Amino acid sequence: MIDEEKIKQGIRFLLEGIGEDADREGLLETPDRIARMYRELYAGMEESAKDHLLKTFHVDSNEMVLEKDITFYSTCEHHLLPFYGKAHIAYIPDGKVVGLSKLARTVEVFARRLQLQEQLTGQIADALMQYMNPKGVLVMLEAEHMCMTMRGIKKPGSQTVTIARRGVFLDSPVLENRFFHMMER
Ligand SMILES: Nc1nc2c(ncn2[C@@H]2O[C@H](COP(=O)(O)OP(=O)(O)OP(=O)(O)O)[C@@H](O)[C@H]2O)c(=O)[nH]1
Ligand SMILES: [Zn+2]
Repeated sequence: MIDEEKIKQGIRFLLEGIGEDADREGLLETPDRIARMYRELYAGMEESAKDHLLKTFHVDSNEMVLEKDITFYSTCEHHLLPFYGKAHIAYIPDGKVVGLSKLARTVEVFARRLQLQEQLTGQIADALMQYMNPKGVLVMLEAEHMCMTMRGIKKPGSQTVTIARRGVFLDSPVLENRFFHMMER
């Protein structure tokens, strides 16, 4: 559970740690602001993908569904810096689909936590498999990590691409190719 009081105390320490005067006028409200901001950035800590994926609609056709270019913002668990980009989700239904917005909501549930990109990709795929029961899921994330751009190795523009395949996508190059073909359209 998000504890705003703890966050406020922590931010005060952090400000002192970098040599700031936490009581100067410009910083007085900063711990409070950050506590409120963290409630938003880490809202996924208090949510479950299940809440979004249990309501389904019956379909007769089990053709691939692709929702692409879902913008997401997450935070790298190593440096607490943002990584952000696009998520692309494809799945092969098994007689039922979810509302399109629920795919983006599932991304949000897991992105709004401290993450590794590979883990985030896998968690989205696993949740879709578990709660929607499709024949297969493919999740691809493309993101820029600020810990790679504004510090350390400093390589702005570098993109990290991760993929998680589940179900029929694991052993069907044909389906995987169709995904990449649909991505280009
Ligand atoms: N696999 C993976 N690595 C990540 C992710 N986000 C950040 N990293 C990497 O985590 C690593 C942490 O490496 P460390 O050597 O422990 O920390 P560091 O000294 O800050 O590393 P540098 O970034 O190389 O300066 C770095 O190589 C980051 O690029 C991610 O989502 N996935
Ligand atoms: Zn990092």
